[in-house]
Amino acid sequence: MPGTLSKLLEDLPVLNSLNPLVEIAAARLERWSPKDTGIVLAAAAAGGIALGYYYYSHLDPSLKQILTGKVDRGNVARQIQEKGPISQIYGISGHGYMVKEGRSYFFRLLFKGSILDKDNEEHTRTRRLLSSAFKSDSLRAYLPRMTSEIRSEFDLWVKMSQESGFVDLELELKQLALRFAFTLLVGADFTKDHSISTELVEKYEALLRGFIPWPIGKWDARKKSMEARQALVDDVTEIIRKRRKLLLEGVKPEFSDPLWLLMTTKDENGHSYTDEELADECVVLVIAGHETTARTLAAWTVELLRHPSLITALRKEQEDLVKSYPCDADNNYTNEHIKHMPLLDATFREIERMYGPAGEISRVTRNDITFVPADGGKPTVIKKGNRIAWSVTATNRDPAVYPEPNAFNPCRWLNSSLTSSPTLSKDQDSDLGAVKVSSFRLGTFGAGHRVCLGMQFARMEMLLIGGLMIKDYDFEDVDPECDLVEVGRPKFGYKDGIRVRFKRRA
Ligand code: HEM
Repeated sequence: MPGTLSKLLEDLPVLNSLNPLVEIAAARLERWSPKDTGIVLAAAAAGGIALGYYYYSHLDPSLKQILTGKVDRGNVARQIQEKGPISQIYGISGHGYMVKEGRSYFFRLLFKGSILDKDNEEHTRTRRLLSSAFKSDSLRAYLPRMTSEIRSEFDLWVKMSQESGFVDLELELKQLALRFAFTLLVGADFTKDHSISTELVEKYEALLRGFIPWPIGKWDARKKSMEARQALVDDVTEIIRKRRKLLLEGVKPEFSDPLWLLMTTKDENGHSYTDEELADECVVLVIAGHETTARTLAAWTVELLRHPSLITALRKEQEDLVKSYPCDADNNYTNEHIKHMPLLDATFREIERMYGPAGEISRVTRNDITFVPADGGKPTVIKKGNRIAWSVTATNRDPAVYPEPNAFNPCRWLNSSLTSSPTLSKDQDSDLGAVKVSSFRLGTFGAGHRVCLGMQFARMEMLLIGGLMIKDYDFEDVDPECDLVEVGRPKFGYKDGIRVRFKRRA
């Protein structure tokens, strides 16, 4: 037995340095006496460490991900593809279908009264009402406001970078997306009433803390989250009331934004939102659009830092663009510019494909569904009312659609074979974006009748931020050795942020 033990331990590389201890322990075990207890225990502990290491290095990659906190989307996609189109959730890779009825209680409360809490005709009606603010004509009108917000934030980044030697783009892009959402969707004005806007943001952050609470104190965090949500909705209701008063006084809005539009939109029966309903909806729009956009932009920055030659190509595209299309009177981009950035657009598509913020999307089945696998395997019955999780990660990295799915290759979007069928739902008429692919093949924004309502808004926002950043600013990694790996703990994102020197181009 001692011989077998030392042979097993010899095979484990980590124990090479402990071998002398093992040898002594093995020898002593053959001539056992109570005074050898210490050395045997030490050897047993060393053996335990070795076995732990051995199992760790042969561990299921998904479990390893959980232990290290690192995100490995390529592995998640491969696992799901190997398991087949439908597989049950076992809690580790978290994909396939799971048996759980309806939406969680917390989410129902959080999204109460909004589009996310509605089904069937009620959902269709709300969606029709909301979509008026996200059609291409409406989007075009938001460009001046968006540009002015971006420029103020970029100026701040240059200043911060001069003062501290760097700026953390992960943090700042989150701030920028937040500023966008608060300015355009809930009517905050950071340039005029900064402290009120900051107060709104603080309430929103308290609301978010209930989303992924620690198991201890979970209910308290959720209660506080709900209170913050109500406080935020009350504030937004007040903003809407003030705006209505201005409208009655005949004051024209300085900029167009979705909130102004939704205040006056009516459905086909002449119904419009009450102020409270609209406030509820707008807070949900902020939740749906803020983190998602910020995370996509952060992943975009990381890939650009990894591919400096891409920055050069994108810069050339922007320079050619301003030669071909004149800017507006304030030297800002117009809709024509946004429509003619194929490489930048392709770069964002590739980021969306590889790093979509939602790993899976859920639906509840309306009927029992019998799924028969194409390979003739055993049919699976999914009961009516079960929640199904569709894996966006696996869809977006399906090698049958995307050769070399784990390689970052924006040029695949310049290839006409991916332009097969439209990605827009009926209520989205935007002409943004050069490339179209079926949303069931690129699941980042969902698909079908619940496809992301803010998709074109988000894409315009990202193209505008990306275009202006590339055209007018230089940004370089402060620490080129840092490998910028995505982590899922203690936050979703990059462990040390994305630190860059940010300056205006000469
Ligand atoms: C990169 C940014 C974004 C991503 C990746 C994203 C992704 C998604 C996804 C995956 C869904 C679920 C779709 C489904 O169930 O099929 C969704 C729904 C939704 N998103 Fe987005 N989103 C983004 C930005 C935005 C923005 C900026 C807004 C609002 C201004 C927004 C508003 C919505 C709304 C209202 C829904 C619910 C639609 C419905 O239930 O009918 N999203 N989004």
